[in-house]
Formats: sequence, C-alpha cells, structure tokens
Amino acid sequence: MDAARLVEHYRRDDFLLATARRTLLASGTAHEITGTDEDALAARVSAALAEHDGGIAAGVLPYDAATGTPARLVVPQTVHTTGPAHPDIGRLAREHIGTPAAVRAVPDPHVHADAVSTARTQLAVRDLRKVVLARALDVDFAHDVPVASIVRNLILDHSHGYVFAADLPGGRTLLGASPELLVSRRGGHVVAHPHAGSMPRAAESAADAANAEALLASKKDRLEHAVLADAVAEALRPFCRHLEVPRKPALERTPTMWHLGTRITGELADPETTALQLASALHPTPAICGTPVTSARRLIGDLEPFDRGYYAGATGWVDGNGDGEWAVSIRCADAGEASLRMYAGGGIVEDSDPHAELDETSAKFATLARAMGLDSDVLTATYSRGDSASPG
Ligand SMILES: C=C(O[C@H]1C=CC=C(C(=O)O)[C@@H]1O)C(=O)O
Repeated sequence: MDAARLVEHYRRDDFLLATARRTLLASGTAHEITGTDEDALAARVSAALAEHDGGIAAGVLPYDAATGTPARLVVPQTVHTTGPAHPDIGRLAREHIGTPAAVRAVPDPHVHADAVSTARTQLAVRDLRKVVLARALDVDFAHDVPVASIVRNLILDHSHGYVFAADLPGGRTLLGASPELLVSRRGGHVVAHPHAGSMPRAAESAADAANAEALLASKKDRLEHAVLADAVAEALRPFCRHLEVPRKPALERTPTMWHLGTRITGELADPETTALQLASALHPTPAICGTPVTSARRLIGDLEPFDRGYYAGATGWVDGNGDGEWAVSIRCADAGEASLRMYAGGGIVEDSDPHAELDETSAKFATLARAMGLDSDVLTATYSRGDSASPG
C-alpha cells in the first residue's frame, strides 16, 4: 500500500504517524496498556511486546500523569508502514471542512496576556529560568469533527515534522502536526531535536526572511532556546556514552512558524534502554514546561485555567527491540464528537512581552486552523477579541 492509500485508510480509532521518513498506520487493539506510573508502564509495555513478536506499542503520554491523566499505549492488531507521505499524498485532494458553529478562546486573550505578565514577575520570585504558558481555542461543529479530513490536510501541509492522530481514553482523539522530535532511538543511535524560540512566517518572502533573521538575532529567543537545549542534553547524557550537542541553534521552519532548533545525537550506553524510557526520562522538557520542572509545573497550574491533558505530552511508538520515535504533542487538538480544543503555548523568560506572546500563540494556532480551513483573518479577529463568535 502506498502512503496516500494508508492515509486514506486512517479511521478515528487508529494510530497514525506521518513523518519525513515514514508513514505508520496502526489499527485494532491486541493489547491496551494505560497507567500513570511510568516505570510500571514501561515494564508492562515490554512484557506486552514480548508476547507480540515483531509488534509495536503506539500511543500517547500525558503532560502530567500526576493529575490522573494516564498514558495510553496500544499493541495494534495490524501495522502498516510505508515511506513518507510526500509526494504520494499530493495526488489526494484537499478535504473541505465544514465551517465551525463557534470558536471560543480559553481564557480570554487579555487574561492570557495578564498571565504572561504574572509569569514574568514570578520567574524571579520562584527562582525559575523559564516557564511555558498555553491557551486554548474551543471549536464547536454542527456535525461530527471530521478528524480524518483534518489529518489528511495536516499531512498535505507538512512534508516535514510529525503529523499524528492517536486514540485517547473516552473515544477522544489527539491530532496535530508537531515540529518537534522529543526522542528517537534506532539501534544504539539516539536523536532529540528540541525546538524553542519562535517567529511567525510571513507571506511575502523579504518579510519572511527578516523574521527568520530577527529570530536568530533575538537574545530573548536564544535564552529561551538555550535553557531547553541544555536541559535535553543533560537529561540524555546519563543514557549515552557519546553525545553530540551543536553549540548554536539552527533555524527550523514549518508552514506557519520559524523556530530555533538543536539536533542532539548520541550513542546509547546501555542497549537495553528503550525509546519509551528515553521519552519518559526527557519529559517534560522546557519546550513545554520550564526549568526547574517542579516549580514550573506549579506556576503553570496556578495560571492556566485548564488541565492540559494530552497537550504537551508525547505521541509515538516503541517496538520490541526498544526502537521508537516520540514527538512532543504540540500544535494539536483534543477532539471529542462534535467539538475540539486546540492548544498553543509559548516559553516565557524575563524579557518576554505579553502581547508578543499572545501573537505567538495565535500564529501557532494557524497550524490546525489551516488544516481546518479556517480563514486566518476571521480566526485572528475571533481569538484576539476573545469573545465567542461564529467564524462563518
Ligand atoms: C509549546 C509550544 O511550542 C514550543 C515549541 C516550539 C517553540 C516554542 C516557543 O518558542 O515558545 C515552544 O517551546 C506550542 O506550540 O504549544
């Protein structure tokens, strides 16, 4: 089956991961493993994989299992993998997504901007180097959420990155297009590709290049990124006999955002360490939480008006050899039957500007908004005003 057909076969309770290297579609449930204790989870996954020769376990890790949101992994009945969905998918038409009935910002944008101001002052009070604050958009449809169509459009939009759709407890679905690799393991080779520091893409090429230059030159973004790259390198170091950490971040692009990224590579010290164990050890990175973790988590809990659930967790798979690939679950939405919640966050350091942070989260929402066919001007008006409005 070619990649385009795999994507066409995706159904809401499947697991799909489309990357620049491969397209993976997993269907059916031979074994389901859920839990909030990561060591117990890793042991149960290894035991399940020992029973399913050549199998994988695919699924999601939550942002914070301590809030009671469990990790959920499934050993599927069937797994199909092919090469990258690009360019095969190009022959599929873009899916039309019906106009949503309503879009609501959670919290109101000005409340988010106030939270960013508070976070900025709390950094010094709580001895934090960085914290990541998120906001959400609730989108209601007059019909079932067309998950498969949105996923197909996400794949059409992203030749790079990690487009994912994973079944969640309660019949919900996590879907998105993350630019960020938490960790992959292939044999003894480990890769992490942390992203932090952002600027929106611009339609006009000179303005777009200027945004990229400004990002590279931004002290605030370089600091935001350095805190992340250092933390990821330090978390990987105990697992690796050799670790390569570039000294400077590189510019990374998605169709809607510029980011700073550092591709960290290493060789495992102990070949028994699995991709799932590495993902658990790295998570939560300062790309989605902060430094130090415990006080960053507490500040996030104090300032965000929702439970993150699976947003800012990880989505991926592990096989019986311990190989696997986990993306950071960002630029994503948690979809129910006829509504979904989109999330976007941004790293806050001392020099962060609340209004720039609001704009940055708006730009990050555009990843899903595009795939949902939402007119970005209408959406910007809606989520910048912060009221509930029909974008139709
Ligand atoms: C937390 C998110 O993005 C992270 C990844 C890249 C850049 C980020 C930033 O510049 O703040 C964030 O750390 C998100 O999209 O919700």
